[in-house]
Amino acid sequence: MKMVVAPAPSDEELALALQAAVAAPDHGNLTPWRFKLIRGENIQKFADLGITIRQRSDNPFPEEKVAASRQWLSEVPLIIAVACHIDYSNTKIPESERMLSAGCAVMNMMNALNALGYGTFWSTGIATYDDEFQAALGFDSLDYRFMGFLAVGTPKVAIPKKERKSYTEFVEEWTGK
Ligand SMILES: Cc1cc2nc3c(=O)[nH]c(=O)nc-3n(C[C@H](O)[C@H](O)[C@H](O)COP(=O)(O)O)c2cc1C
Repeated sequence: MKMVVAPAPSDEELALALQAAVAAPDHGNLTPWRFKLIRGENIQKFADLGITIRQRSDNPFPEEKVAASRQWLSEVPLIIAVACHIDYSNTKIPESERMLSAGCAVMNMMNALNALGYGTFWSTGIATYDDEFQAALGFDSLDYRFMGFLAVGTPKVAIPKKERKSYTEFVEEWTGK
């Protein structure tokens, strides 16, 4: 649910969701997930930073996309920026597994927030893949893989029921033949 508004989860609810994140499967106990909480007036700073960097890039947004992004973020009460930490001291667990683990942590957190009645939206938009943006959020690209940000809040409208593909399209029996 992209369109979320105040109220954000309480500190107690947020603590529950963040603790759920830490229960993600984690090969080698590397705890690769990292989160930055961005709230209140800092969301405006986040929007300004991301949009400024995006507009300086070789792929700037058209003006209406700038306005739409600003409008969206002006209503979001909580952003959780997410990253995977690369611990170079461990050479056994491949980066792909660390990224998967961090992704599982994010999903655990989303499930917990959704169960508490909040809406969440995982985005890699605006300036997510720009080094300067990542570094400004505290996730320099040498030590972290920035994975985007979650918008969290109360759904602005009732979450519509969405038709999903049948799982049978993605499952088959393996018999060893
Ligand atoms: C890592 C990741 C990044 C995403 N980035 C975007 C994005 O930048 N913009 C977007 O519209 N959806 C993005 N999505 C998809 C949305 O989070 C969401 O899954 C999609 O809108 C479908 O909604 P649903 O999950 O409720 O079916 C991303 C999903 C993932 C897992």
